[in-house]
Amino acid sequence: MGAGGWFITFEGIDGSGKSTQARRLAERLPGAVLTREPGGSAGAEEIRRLVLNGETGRWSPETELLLFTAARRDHLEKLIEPRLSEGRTVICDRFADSTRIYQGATRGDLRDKVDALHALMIGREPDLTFIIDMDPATALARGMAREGAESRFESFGLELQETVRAGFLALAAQFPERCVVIDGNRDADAVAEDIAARVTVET
Ligand SMILES: Nc1ncnc2c1ncn2[C@@H]1O[C@H](COP(=O)(O)OP(=O)(O)OP(=O)(O)O)[C@@H](O)[C@H]1O
Ligand SMILES: Cc1cn([C@H]2C[C@H](O)[C@@H](COP(=O)(O)O)O2)c(=O)[nH]c1=O
Repeated sequence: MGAGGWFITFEGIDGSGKSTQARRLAERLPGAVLTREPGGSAGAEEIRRLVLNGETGRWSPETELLLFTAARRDHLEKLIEPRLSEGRTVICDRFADSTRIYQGATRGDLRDKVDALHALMIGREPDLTFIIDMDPATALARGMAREGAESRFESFGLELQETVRAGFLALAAQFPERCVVIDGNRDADAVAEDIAARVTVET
């Protein structure tokens, strides 16, 4: 470990088990800070509500990208960088890779703008990223089974889940130095053991 703490992110399609596994890893690492995006700071949580709870189609793809980036900048300033500076491990449920896939490639091709904004306003990359990969239909069914989740998941069709999955796998190949693909088609205990073993090796 270098001067700061380790920054570990979880990525993957909706319902793949990111939140479950981020929480389980945090429980194993003393002093680790568990956070999420969009959100994680008071301002970013406000933006989360604006983006995720508003009516569909309210924001253009470009405005949505700016909102996610603004939320991340606030989260980075208020929580991520200060905790890393204290030498603490920060575990984040989604980060910039989600923007690369969702804003970069699902509502037109905004990849150049995503990269430019990231370089200008964020800069930070994770030390380690777990991409929980799994069958989109199973992930969708898991998500739908969650209490209160039905209306949100109705807007995420299988086709979008397939596109996002392919995007994350391509990203893992693009950043092999920090990305580890984890098979999420297993029970949560088996996935958690796999992840914990990789953290011991990686850190
Ligand atoms: N390995 C697993 N096997 C079966 N069910 C699981 C597994 N992991 C998580 N779940 C359940 O699936 C649902 C989605 O899990 P979770 O919230 O962790 O996924 P997520 O990737 O964070 O979803 P989202 O991106 O939509 O927030 C939850 O009800 C959770 O309890
Ligand atoms: C960080 C981030 C997230 N999203 C999308 C992906 C999901 O559909 C929601 C977040 O929901 P979760 O239950 O908290 O996983 O937001 C996005 O489009 N772009 C991003 O940068």
